[in-house]
Amino acid sequence: MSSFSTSLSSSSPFLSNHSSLINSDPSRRSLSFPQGINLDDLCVRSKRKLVQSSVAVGDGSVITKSSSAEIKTGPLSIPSQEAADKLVIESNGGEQQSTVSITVVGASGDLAKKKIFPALFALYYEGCLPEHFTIYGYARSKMTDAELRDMVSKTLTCRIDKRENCGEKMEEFLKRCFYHTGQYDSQEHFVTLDKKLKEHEGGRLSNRLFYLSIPPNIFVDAVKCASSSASSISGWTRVIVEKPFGRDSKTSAALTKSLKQYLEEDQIFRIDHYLGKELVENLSVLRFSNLIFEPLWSRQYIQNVQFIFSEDFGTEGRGGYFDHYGIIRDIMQNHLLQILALFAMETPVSLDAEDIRNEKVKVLRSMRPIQLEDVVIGQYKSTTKGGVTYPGYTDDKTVPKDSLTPTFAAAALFIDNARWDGVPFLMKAGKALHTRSAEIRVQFRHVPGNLYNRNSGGTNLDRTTNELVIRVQPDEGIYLKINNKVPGLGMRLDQSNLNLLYSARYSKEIPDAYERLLLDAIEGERRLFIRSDELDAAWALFTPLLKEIEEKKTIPEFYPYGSRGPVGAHYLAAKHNVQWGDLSLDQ
Ligand SMILES: NC(=O)C1=CN([C@@H]2O[C@H](COP(=O)(O)OP(=O)(O)OC[C@H]3O[C@@H](n4cnc5c(N)ncnc54)[C@H](OP(=O)(O)O)[C@@H]3O)[C@@H](O)[C@H]2O)C=CC1
Ligand SMILES: O=C1O[C@H](COP(=O)(O)O)[C@@H](O)[C@H](O)[C@H]1O
Repeated sequence: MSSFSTSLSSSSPFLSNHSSLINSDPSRRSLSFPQGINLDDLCVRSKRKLVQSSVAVGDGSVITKSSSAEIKTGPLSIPSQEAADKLVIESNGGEQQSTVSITVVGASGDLAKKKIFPALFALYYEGCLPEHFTIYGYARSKMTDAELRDMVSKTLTCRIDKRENCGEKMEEFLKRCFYHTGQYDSQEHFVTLDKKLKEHEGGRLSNRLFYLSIPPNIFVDAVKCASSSASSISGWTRVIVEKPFGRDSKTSAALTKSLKQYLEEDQIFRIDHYLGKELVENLSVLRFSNLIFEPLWSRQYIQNVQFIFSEDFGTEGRGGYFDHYGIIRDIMQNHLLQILALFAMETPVSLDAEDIRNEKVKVLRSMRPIQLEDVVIGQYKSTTKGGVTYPGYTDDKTVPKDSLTPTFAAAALFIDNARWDGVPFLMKAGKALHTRSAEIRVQFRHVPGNLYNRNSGGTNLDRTTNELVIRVQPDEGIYLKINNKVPGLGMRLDQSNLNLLYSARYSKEIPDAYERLLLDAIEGERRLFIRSDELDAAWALFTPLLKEIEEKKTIPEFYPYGSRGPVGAHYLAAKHNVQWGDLSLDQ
């Protein structure tokens, strides 16, 4: 049985924050949006909610969510009438104020410093955190509040477009950060944390978010203690769980089972930070809100799809973790597969989390078992370039000298459904390659009976087919390769790009994925988190392959640090009549 209180009482900290702010400030009340809000002061997310809410109520009153109402928070969604009916008009002081306490478990670690605290600060800067919030760092390391603040302050940055008052904002933010030293399996230490959280919550309705930024072997201990000794008794309690969610079907199922002893499924937010990346979030917008794409999105027009991840650095510092997992578990089974599912799903009934996740899981369950012959694995070796020696994977002291763990993998996958029958979905992921990037490439079929093939002036139009590239990072952008006439009196064609480069089009800096995901977790939006059946389906696909690779002790193809990876990846693509788009001369 779950000892966490369920998230039924999910009154939005967000709306109650801003609505209480609006109500308590007469000068704001007298302005008008619809009666009284200066939209520019508010987090973009709460603007949307306020707009939606006021549409729902229709009389311009400032409203907040009742304890049982669910506001649909998809980017294009408007609350259903049912949800709207559950919205309550807030009168002055009519509703108890709420607060959010965020506990970063494992606060002394790499991820907390690098991503979580900076994302929380960015949300604070943008006005996206509720008026009443507290952040607690929790870990075994001995630290005072001042030491935590000092540590955190070193990793906070201001966006280029948001320098105004940044120093002041940082000071304010740091004052809301505290630290509690404790063991992850100590009820007593979580009881003390609970007392401290209560002091900060000051009798308000308390909502609690725990971010498990710790190694997976201690997830369950921490959840057990937080559940029994530090869950909220008046509001919601949610737990963000970082990957890895197990190493295979069996261990993942065991982890889910253990977590569910203490949590309901809707309290578990399994994070896949690739789903929080701007261009991944945009994938559905691109496809479902542009008439020109959706009709082409099938085997009829698409020859193959490629999901490519590469890093230009090795496993430096994380070899101990990595050797137990390898690149297939680290990147393919989660990040790339999640993107594939989003890419290939049928049109969901709505943008609701459950509708989207239902469609994704159907894709995953329609996938053909992966054949070992359709997979290439590699491992980087040391190389010297320009007088600099780059280490090989097994040069890391935390990695066994005879490790066969792949640091590179390429695979051909297939979705056995009517839309995608026969279309190769190629994945490629590697560390210590020549570049850092993540992209989705859609290669379209040839133009049948192409008129211009006969006089294209040297361009082989059977090879230069249209290609849509969604560059997730770096230099976020979307471009479409088209065949075009070279200006002039003759008839010569070349391939050019219709190019949407985000930095040229949008002046706003792109938020980090962790910002979006943290905000979603606070708002109770589950669309970008992994449901347990999605996770089961993802493991069901990869577990037999991983088992076979490991049982057969498959030797990876060695590739030099900083290279383009194993040659085997080209043969794999060629076997399916495909060329990797990222390696063509004209990318
Ligand atoms: N770092 C990254 O870039 C990414 C990390 N992740 C995942 O996020 C989680 C956290 O990652 P990261 O911050 O790198 O992890 P760390 O290894 O830095 O661990 C976080 C904290 O957990 C505590 N800890 C570490 N090892 C143990 C142990 N064996 N027993 C008990 N406590 C331990 C330490 O705190 P203390 O000793 O003070 O208690 C440490 O500071 C992991 O699940 C990781 O897989 C996911 C994606 C990327
Ligand atoms: O989950 C992980 O992701 C990072 C890459 O994330 P990015 O946002 O920097 O692209 C990867 O380095 C790490 O090995 C993996 O665990």
